Amino acid sequence: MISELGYNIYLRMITFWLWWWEVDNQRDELVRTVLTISVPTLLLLWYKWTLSYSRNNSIPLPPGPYGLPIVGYLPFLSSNLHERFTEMANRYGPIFSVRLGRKLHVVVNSTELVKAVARDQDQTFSNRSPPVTALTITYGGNDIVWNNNKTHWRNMRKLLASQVMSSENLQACWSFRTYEVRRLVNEVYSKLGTKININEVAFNTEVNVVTSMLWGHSKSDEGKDSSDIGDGFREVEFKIIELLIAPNISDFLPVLSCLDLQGRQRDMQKNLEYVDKIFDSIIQGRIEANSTKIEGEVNEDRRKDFVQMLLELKEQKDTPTSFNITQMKALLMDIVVAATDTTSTMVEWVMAEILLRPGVLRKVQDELTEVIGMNILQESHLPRLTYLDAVIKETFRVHPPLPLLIHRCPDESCMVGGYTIPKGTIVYMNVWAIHRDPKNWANPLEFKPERFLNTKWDYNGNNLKFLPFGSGRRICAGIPLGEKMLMYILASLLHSFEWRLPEDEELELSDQFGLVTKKRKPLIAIPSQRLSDASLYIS
Ligand code: HEM
Repeated sequence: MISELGYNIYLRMITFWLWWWEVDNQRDELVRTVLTISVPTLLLLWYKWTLSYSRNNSIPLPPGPYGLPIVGYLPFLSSNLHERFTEMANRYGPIFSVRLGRKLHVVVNSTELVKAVARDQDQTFSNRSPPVTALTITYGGNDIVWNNNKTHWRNMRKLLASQVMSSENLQACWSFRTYEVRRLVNEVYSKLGTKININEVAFNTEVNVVTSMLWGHSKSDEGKDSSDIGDGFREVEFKIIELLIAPNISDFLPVLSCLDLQGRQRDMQKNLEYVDKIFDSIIQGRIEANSTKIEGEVNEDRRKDFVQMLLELKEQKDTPTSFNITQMKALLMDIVVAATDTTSTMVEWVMAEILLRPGVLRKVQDELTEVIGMNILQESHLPRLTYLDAVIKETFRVHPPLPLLIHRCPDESCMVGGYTIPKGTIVYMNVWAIHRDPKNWANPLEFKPERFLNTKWDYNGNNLKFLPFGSGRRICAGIPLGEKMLMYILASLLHSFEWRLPEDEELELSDQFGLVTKKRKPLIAIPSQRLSDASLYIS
């Protein structure tokens, strides 16, 4: 291990050395000049900072590895950060610190320490420290996920909870979900016997449901759904999520951020422009349509979509929730991005776990047959699918899609587990480690849905052994929709079709760390008809 590490450092130094002397273009020339000036300066600052920090703080920082000057521990981290952090917790203890560039990062790995952060000092830890790319894609952090202005954040969360996620609104939107899930069944039926990318079909369904809730679902004159935002969107969203987590020198050494040395900010800006065009056309189209309606007509709509509701709210004077069009777009961005990749990733993980285990598949299908018979699945069946629910929860336990949640950042220095956490530290809660800790779960590496059958478990983050949606005031703001759609899509795929793996594919369950941690190899499966009555597929 140590020799491998040494070899890696050696290789990196050689590559850097060669590059340093063989620079042959203007851009690299510039980087070399910048580094020549900034490295000694930063070294000096780092030395002074370390000296003054140890003088001023008698309570130590959490233990952790030493790193190199300037870059800290960055060169020694592997790409699967959740696994690396869990290994480090085994070595340094349940709380450890690691300096990455200029920034101190602290990782907490036990339920007791998560309680100290997300419960006992939830208010102190309620900030985020957004990466540069997050600020770019959210119009400067004007959204919910990355916002640190407590008043704006609270108002936006309230809006989302009361207008989109309320049980009343979710009930009113049932027809959107039914329409899209039926569309999914039709589409898969039209491809019987061929290879299907499970993530892709689940993503398209979720994005259509969410966008119909946001800006309506009426067939346009050209016969196209107004909710369709184009085939390219999935690709763009994947790029957005990849860039949000990609290591960026601008984050680790903020003094260099204006140079955007790796071009990450520029790449994110391109994605923003793509999505912004869509949002602009929807919002401007709606403003124009509203202006041609006679007064009162809009207000008589039985159920307003979110865009309409926001536009009306924006016009109201004397309301505590004031916002502009940019903030409105940031909110739409949050909802679309937060809702889709998470849900489709989980559909893929659950299907993979089930297809790997014929015993689990049989029990899921028996339950589906008992509850639904050989009829069309309705949303009202979902609460009775208790075994499928347990399978989903067990999958969330072993594959939490956000294994380190979204980092928090204290707005003042504080103490956790007997150590100092300075203001501005980036704090991760390692859910992946907690979900696999033998202190919390018997035989944690065994896939056993039964553990969720007889005890009451929910996603509200109250039981800190199980927190796939987070905990505390920054807990996921979309749990009711996420939970519902996950069940609905999975139940439909498993009730309507038998699935087998292509002969040339071997199913394995390795993951690839990201803001949303996916299956390393996409799940491809082949459907066949399960219900004898073919008319059930084309309604
Ligand atoms: C399976 C589906 C989903 C999963 C696994 C998931 C998971 C998460 C997690 C782990 C967080 C971070 C929590 C923390 O930092 O403590 C989060 C935040 C968030 N999620 Fe979700 N989510 C899902 C679906 C949704 C949906 C459907 C929406 C909205 C329509 C949504 C909106 C948000 C928002 C706005 C935040 C930021 C909350 C804040 O910072 O205050 N999510 N989600």
